Amino acid sequence: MEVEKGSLLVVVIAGFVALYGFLKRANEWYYETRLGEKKFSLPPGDMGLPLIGNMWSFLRAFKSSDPDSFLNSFVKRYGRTGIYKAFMFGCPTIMVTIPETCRQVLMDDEQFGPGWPKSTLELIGKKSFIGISYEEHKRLRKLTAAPVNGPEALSMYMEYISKTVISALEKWSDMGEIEFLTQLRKLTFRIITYIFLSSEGDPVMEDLEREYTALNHGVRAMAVNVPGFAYHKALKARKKLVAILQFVLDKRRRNRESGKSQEKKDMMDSLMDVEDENGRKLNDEEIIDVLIMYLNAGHESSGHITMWATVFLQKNPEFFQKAKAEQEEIVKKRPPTQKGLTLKEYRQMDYLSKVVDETLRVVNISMVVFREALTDVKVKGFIIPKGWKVQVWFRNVHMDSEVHPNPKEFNPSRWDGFIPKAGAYLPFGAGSRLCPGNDLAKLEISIFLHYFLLNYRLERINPDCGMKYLPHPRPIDNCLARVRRNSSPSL
Ligand code: HEM
Repeated sequence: MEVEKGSLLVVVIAGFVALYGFLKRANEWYYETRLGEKKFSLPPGDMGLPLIGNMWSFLRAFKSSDPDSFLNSFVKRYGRTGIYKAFMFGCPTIMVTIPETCRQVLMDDEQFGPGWPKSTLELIGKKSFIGISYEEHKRLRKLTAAPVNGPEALSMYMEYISKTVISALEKWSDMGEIEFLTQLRKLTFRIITYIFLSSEGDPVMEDLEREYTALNHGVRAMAVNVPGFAYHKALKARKKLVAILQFVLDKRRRNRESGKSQEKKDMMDSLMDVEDENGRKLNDEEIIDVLIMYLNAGHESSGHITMWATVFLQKNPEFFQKAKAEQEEIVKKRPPTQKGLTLKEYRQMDYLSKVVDETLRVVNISMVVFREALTDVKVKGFIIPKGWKVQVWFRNVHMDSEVHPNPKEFNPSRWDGFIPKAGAYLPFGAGSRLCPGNDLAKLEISIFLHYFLLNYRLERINPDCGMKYLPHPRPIDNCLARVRRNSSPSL
């Protein structure tokens, strides 16, 4: 009897092992056999279990204290090929992870188009830049990028940004304990809505900002539309955002019809006016999706990076003093008649610029971007099959010790005389989808740090608190802190 029980157990265990082995190979059999001979040229990798693919290990790593363990496990198993096959967000996927392979994908618009997961596309909008055709993207990008970039646009916004930063810092220093990150996100949101929806009042801005927090939590989540899941909450937030922007759009149309003119033209007006070569204007859905995308992209990342740069400086007194001395020097050289910062002074912030570059590298706020192969493409001798998704892992490039020695260390001086080779530094991406807000973002972050360094310091309540890496790296407590005004401010 005992022997029979023992053999049954062995059979059950063997059955489970065989079933697991079968399931482990199922994705590969299903997706690779359709490729015929080409399957032998796929890069190395593993496609996980059916349906969930590698999502379980991805989420496990990004919910632990070591998010890089996800890609490191590929490097350990298959070597540093810089290109691996996987199965992510419900699709067969190729991940590119080193400068050479990332750059090739980013620079080739003929063979790679956008390939964002369903959750991102539904939430940011099918008519936003990640859902429209190549030509439409080119046209709308030209129209919308100019007003946010270039010296003329930047110097126009400097005064508003400075004024907003000065009053926010004053207010926070009177507020006691604050969630520093939450307040910074509100600040950067105020700045981006000023640029895009200048004439709308505070209540509209506050309504919009509240919904964006929920939207963002769903953007990198699995598209599970069931109550309780991040994606479900985010879809609801998107509906509210659309309703608010539709309300603003309708109001503007009514005002135009009744001859009331806007005080100042902003991005919403430009999008309402633009026509293509056949005289077609954008419809409401198109205008709203472009705005939802810009308002989202334009505040989340800048808010987070500003927080991290402040935290890193405060944690490293030597860097703090060096950055502060540079700002004091700039103020000292200023003619007495000049009020406030100028673009020329901003360009003299050599050390601060390194602080921002280093923060962008270490934090990896935009850790990965998504593409799709439009044809079969050869990358580093391997094939990326037509229709497969491609993930470009910036985070891995920035955290690779062969590219940036001692990558986890925050050290602005690593940028002294260092010009990264092509593809080795990609905080804003590259190619035709390079972030159009890169200069604006660096400017806002630097203006904040200028006033902060001169007059304030940050005291975190839980300096050792844990981290969350999704959707973006942040302290669990949203950086609970006090902003203290110095007793002898430099300005
Ligand atoms: C620290 C701040 C920021 C970081 C790290 C960042 C990062 C990025 C990255 C990596 C991309 C490339 C996406 C891709 O290749 O698919 C991107 C695209 C984009 N960013 Fe930013 N961004 C920042 C700030 C901003 C700001 C302030 C704006 C608004 C003015 C903005 C608007 C956009 C838009 C509209 C795109 C899509 C571009 C396209 O597809 O053509 N970003 N950003």
